Amino acid sequence: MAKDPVRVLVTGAAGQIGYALVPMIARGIMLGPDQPVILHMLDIPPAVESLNGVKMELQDAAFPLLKGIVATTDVAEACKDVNIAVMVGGFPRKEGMERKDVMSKNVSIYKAQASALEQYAAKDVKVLVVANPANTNALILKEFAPSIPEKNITCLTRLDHNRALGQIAERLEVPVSSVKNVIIWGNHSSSQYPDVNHAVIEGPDGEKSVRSTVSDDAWLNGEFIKVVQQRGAAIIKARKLSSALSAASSACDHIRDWVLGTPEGTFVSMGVYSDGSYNTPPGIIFSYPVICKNGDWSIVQGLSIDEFSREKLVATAAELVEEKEVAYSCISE
Ligand SMILES: NC(=O)C1=CN([C@@H]2O[C@H](COP(=O)(O)OP(=O)(O)OC[C@H]3O[C@@H](n4cnc5c(N)ncnc54)[C@H](O)[C@@H]3O)[C@@H](O)[C@H]2O)C=CC1
Ligand SMILES: O=C([O-])CC(=O)C(=O)O
Repeated sequence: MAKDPVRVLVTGAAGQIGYALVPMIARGIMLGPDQPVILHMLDIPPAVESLNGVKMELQDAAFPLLKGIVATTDVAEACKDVNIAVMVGGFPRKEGMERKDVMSKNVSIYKAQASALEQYAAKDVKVLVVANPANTNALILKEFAPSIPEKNITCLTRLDHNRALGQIAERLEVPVSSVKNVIIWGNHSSSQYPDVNHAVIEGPDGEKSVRSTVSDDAWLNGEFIKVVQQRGAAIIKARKLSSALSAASSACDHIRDWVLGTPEGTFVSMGVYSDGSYNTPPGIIFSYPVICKNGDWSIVQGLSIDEFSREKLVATAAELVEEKEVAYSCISE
């Protein structure tokens, strides 16, 4: 029997990530090749013509799984009954700006959209915040949508995770699909800590540790970390626009794994509401290693954290605590 359609909201749908993301959703890349979808696309009035153009193109592409399109500038209409919400809308970082610079512009957007989701979305809506500062926008959304379970509000660090997999694969000249269990800890910012201490490469003779196979601690503790932390800025420098196709693809990976589960023995990185695991401060949205099963994520527990890693975790957590304070000061202004 055919499945009922799932309603997926994409905010900022007329923007560059939106333009890459909506066809992926309509093709079944996010929720599977047998899952019909109804796309809800929200943008703001200055983008309405462009949004309608995206709607026309979706019709023209004749996606078999796409059972309906809602394209609107009305937040309530956009949020109505949605099961998945991918929050991409916002003000993007420009060359030379830190993610913090875009904070005040985005905090007010996320406060308003939290209320709309709370009022109009399905009660068990799963929310993924992509727009920067992603962790703190997700925190604001959580605070202003108290009836949405806090486990249902997450932010995207899967792009950083995938970037780390890509760097290791390139260095070892192995397919990226054979590398797994890297971890992005903390903030989706240049303070994030890409950790390979538990990462492995799958080969014909079983799993091998990434650290011992790379066998170059100076690179793993230096250049590798820096490249992953700075990859967003490098893309902006190269394209004069921030990452879009990789962000869209990683957003699909995030939701797909959350809804359909992570493969046995594999963990991925997600920004989730901190419960104090690994001695990180509670009350912030922090990226952890997680596994997903039956539509729920759980933080992988019991991984060893060496002194080098501990310092990096403390630093990225401190940045998030500070961002939280700045965000709250923007709200009260
Ligand atoms: N977490 C991550 O890994 C990544 C996050 N990003 C972030 O994603 C966001 C989107 O990036 P792009 O698509 O490149 O930007 P963009 O500027 O091309 O698109 C943003 C869209 O959001 C719309 N928008 C603005 N305010 C809105 C509101 N209140 N409600 C609905 N829509 C609204 C704009 O009109 C625009 O169409 C940015 O914040 C960017 O920094 C980008 C790459 C990776
Ligand atoms: O760096 C940016 O502003 C865009 C982004 O979040 C990324 O590419 O990771």
